[in-house]
Amino acid sequence: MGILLIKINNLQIPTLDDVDFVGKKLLVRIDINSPVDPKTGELLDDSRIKAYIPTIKELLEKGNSIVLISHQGRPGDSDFISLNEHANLLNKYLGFNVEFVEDVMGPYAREKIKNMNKGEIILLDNVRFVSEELIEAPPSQHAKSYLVRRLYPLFEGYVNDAFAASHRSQASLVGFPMLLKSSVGRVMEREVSALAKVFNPEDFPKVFVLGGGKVLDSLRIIENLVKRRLADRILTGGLIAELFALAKGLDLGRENMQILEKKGLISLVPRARRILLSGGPIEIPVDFKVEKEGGKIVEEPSNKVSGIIKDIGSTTMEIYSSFIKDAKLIVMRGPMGVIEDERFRDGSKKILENALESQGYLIIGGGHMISMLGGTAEVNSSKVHVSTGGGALLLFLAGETLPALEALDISSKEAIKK
Ligand SMILES: Nc1ncnc2c1ncn2[C@@H]1O[C@H](COP(=O)(O)OP(=O)(O)OP(=O)(O)O)[C@@H](O)[C@H]1O
Ligand SMILES: O=C(O)[C@H](O)COP(=O)(O)O
Repeated sequence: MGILLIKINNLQIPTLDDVDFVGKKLLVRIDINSPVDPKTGELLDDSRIKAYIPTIKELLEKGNSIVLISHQGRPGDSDFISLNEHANLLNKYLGFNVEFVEDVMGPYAREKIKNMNKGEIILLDNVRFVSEELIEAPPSQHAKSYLVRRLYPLFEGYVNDAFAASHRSQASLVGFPMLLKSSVGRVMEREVSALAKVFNPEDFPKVFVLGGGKVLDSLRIIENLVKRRLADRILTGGLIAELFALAKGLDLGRENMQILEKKGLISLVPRARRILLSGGPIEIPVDFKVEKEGGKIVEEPSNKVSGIIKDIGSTTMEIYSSFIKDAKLIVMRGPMGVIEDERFRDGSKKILENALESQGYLIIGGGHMISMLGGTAEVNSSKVHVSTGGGALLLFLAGETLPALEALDISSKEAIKK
């Protein structure tokens, strides 16, 4: 045991082949955070849920009983929901009963966990219902949190398979490995080894297509890419494009300014400007598809925007597609527009189609863009890596050490004490 270790940035992390997780009660951190339709509350994509079936089956076949723990959304957002629907989908794909426990660390959840029999599986509710989970803190601090102290004594081991959340230093990701024997699961192992194989910093040109709504994360990612000169071009869409348009001095009109203000994004303009001044190869849309008062949809040039920005315009689609066509490596995360609305899917659809047709290798991440693939069955896996990660994927590619992986490294070195 302890022979096969995956090395990431000089971290040594045990896989399931290195630990004796047989007939044990295990806590398994997965990331089944999925895009949610803001109108109906339904899940728009279940690829993250499907991705965990092999890890779960393997652990159950080894006679373990397992408790799954995951987050979904962030407080205040429309996708901050319970994991009830996720449990139904896990049931469907596993073909047997996953018990959904509508609690995270209270007496009900702990009693359920204590009384589990071998081969049983439980999904706890959204771990972000516990406010401590949202604190970004070092592993040693999270090891002392209520969440970790209440749950860890019930388990004999911890598996972290949440690659997509590994850029967060949150309790369920970094606290448990300090107290329990730990390993990565198969999803994390597959991601890390596949990305190491396909991401060659020497490939040229490398085009990153970054959109979506997590602007602060995207900014951090772009800062890293620019600092390490990893990107030849960064094509922006979504809210991150609006931020860079402002940083370039464009007037996006009163309504978009109000939206950005409400999301607290205006204060990020100086950071975006610094990236531009340092020579960051950032491209912004030359036109946008906007929704005008009364619901009329038109395309407007970026320097004459008056409606609410909802997608990139058709000239931008053409320009971005030509960059993508010539790329050797394309990394794509976050949609170009508000794809939940059928009328604003064209930008993301066109960019994705072009990336799939290009000769370059495509790495695609983030729940929303993946939902546009419509099932990965037809994707040519020798040319495309579909990642379960979004922000984590990009930070990993940009060479950042991810806290959850670091915690597993510390855990393996301290294993002797456990
Ligand atoms: N111009 C825009 N204005 C407002 N919202 C936008 C705009 N463009 C995209 N979005 C929103 O961005 C959201 C997706 O962004 P997000 O950053 O969550 O992407 P993601 O790749 O799914 O991320 P992850 O999987 O890492 O959570 C969608 O809900 C979409 O409506
Ligand atoms: O979708 C993601 O990128 C992960 O699930 C992490 O979610 P977060 O950005 O809300 O921490």
